[in-house]
Amino acid sequence: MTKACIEYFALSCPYDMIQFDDHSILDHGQASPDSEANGSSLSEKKVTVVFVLGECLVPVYSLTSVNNQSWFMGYFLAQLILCSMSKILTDNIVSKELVGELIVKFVLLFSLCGPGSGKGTQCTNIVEHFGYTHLSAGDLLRAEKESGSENGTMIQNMIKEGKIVPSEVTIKLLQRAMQANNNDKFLIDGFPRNEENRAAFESVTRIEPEFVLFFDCSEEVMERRLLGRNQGRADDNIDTIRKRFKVYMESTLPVIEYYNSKGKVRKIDAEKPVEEVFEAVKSVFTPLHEKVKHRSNAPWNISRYRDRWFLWRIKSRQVVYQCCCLGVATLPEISNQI
Ligand SMILES: Nc1ncnc2c1ncn2[C@@H]1O[C@H](COP(=O)(O)OP(=O)(O)OP(=O)(O)O)[C@@H](O)[C@H]1O
Ligand SMILES: Nc1ccn([C@H]2C[C@H](O)[C@@H](COP(=O)(O)O)O2)c(=O)n1
Repeated sequence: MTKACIEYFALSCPYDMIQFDDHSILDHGQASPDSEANGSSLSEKKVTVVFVLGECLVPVYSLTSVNNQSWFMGYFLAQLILCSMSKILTDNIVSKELVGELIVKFVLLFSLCGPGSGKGTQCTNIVEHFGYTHLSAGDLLRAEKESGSENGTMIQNMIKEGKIVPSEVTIKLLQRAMQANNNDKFLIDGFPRNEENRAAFESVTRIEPEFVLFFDCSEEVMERRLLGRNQGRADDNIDTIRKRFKVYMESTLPVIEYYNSKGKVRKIDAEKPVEEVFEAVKSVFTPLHEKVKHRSNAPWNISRYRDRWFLWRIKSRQVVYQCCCLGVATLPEISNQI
């Protein structure tokens, strides 16, 4: 007798890992044939490990004659594959296919404020207090320039002119840094600096920030702080500072307005002393921190894929990782397996 069971195990992976060929992109219906129609019995279940590619499934591993513990077997297999692939995966940048999971997995915040408003200073405090990984787009670009990369000269010139480096360069650096880090909470500072940055990041990663910090500070105060910073930065001179302010007003403010229209901006008076600014920052972060703690306690996530239920679990903190089950199971059956 055949009874409905879970046949398919899905494993998400970065888009770049997928090798497309004629038969690699399967329609879900093809990928998950009805077991009764196949005449297969429980003892001959076929377990297929697939990549989830948006709406498509790409089989990467398939095994027949799994015993009636097929669910657990497939689960186990997927784990093994994950382990063996983890090296390759971690060498790859975060990319499109982190997508759905990332929206749930990562807490992403942007800090979008004027040059010298104190965002770097506050980000350091946020890291210490709330355990975020701070990624400064400006720092990443400066490090890239120092590394002797082929983009070094272009980055140097753009920074010197107070201009914004093309998104593909900055996003790649951000992706690499996120990928290399085990944390699932990122605070990205100085990004997106313009509409191009924002649109490109969202289209590549499909991640939206939980909220956007905006440190409100007058140009006069920002200018004074930048001129007094004394860190030997090539752009801390009055000419470049003025250019940066101009770019900020013309290109970054519209991005802040965009997020504001989505209710995501958290505005903080940044003209106060560092400690007072941080008190205001804390009051913004604390509720989110509580929410995230609660979220990460949930062992399983059950979702609906087309007309089927599947469940998945965040397993590793590096890429995407958890297998989920797709197939002929109904929700109560899946629930019984948990
Ligand atoms: N609330 C504050 N009050 C007084 N000085 C501050 C305050 N916050 C930061 N500073 C000082 O102002 C200078 C600029 O701060 P910081 O580097 O954090 O700015 P930033 O917004 O990250 O600048 P950039 O965009 O150029 O990287 C630093 O010397 C810092 O010590
Ligand atoms: N998304 C970004 C962020 C930074 N840059 C360049 C241009 C900035 O003037 C410079 C310094 O950045 P900061 O340290 O002030 O955040 O880096 C960019 O082109 N794109």
